[in-house]
Amino acid sequence: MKELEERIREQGTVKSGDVLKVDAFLNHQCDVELFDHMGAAWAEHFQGKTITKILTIEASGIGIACVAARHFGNAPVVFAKKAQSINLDGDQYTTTVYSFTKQKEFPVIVSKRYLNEGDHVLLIDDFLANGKALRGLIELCHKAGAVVEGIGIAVEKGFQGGGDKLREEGYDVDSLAIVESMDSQTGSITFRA
Ligand SMILES: O=P(O)(O)OC[C@H]1O[C@H](OP(=O)(O)OP(=O)(O)O)[C@H](O)[C@@H]1O
Ligand SMILES: O=c1[nH]c(=O)c2nc[nH]c2[nH]1
Repeated sequence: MKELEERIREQGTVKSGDVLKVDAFLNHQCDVELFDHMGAAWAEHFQGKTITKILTIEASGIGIACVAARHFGNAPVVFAKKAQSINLDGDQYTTTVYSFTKQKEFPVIVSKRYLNEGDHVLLIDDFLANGKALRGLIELCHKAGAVVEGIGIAVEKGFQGGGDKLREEGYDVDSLAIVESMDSQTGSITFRA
């Protein structure tokens, strides 16, 4: 998606440790019009698939998933929580995920009320790096007996390999910008053609 690539070139910065900082528009300050265009692009890609639910993971996926849902018939958006809470009651599907930016393991929890057998799920997230977050969400879907229909990602860091492994396994991964390489010394960013 050219618009997203241009924003990354204009406002993204490359940090050491394979971190791309895009918090001016994607995951701190949020450009809702851009999110809307991203939702439209996923709707076009996943056209013809029945999506009964959108599943994401807190925190950064939530806003993007909610705006994208407007392009999927207002499908309910469920976000997996990364901490137990007195607000989480009843039976839960749980797993653990290593967080790329926080560099520690988190529980990943969805109430059994909100993910069901028979659900056709679109997974949405802001970033795909090693694929840990998506693996966690896929595991929760399998536990629930839900079908993963596709995966919509804003920015994939292709050089970290998580996305290509999922594609090899047959998942339909639609990443709107795939960074093939980036350099924190020069600030250069190359996108997959
Ligand atoms: O493919 P992976 O290696 O799993 O990396 C991608 C994940 O990393 C980030 O989550 P993180 O927990 O770092 O930050 P967040 O709380 O801002 O979403 C991002 O939001 C993705 O969920
Ligand atoms: O803001 C972010 N930048 C990144 O490079 C990244 N990788 C995973 N999650 C990420 N979030």
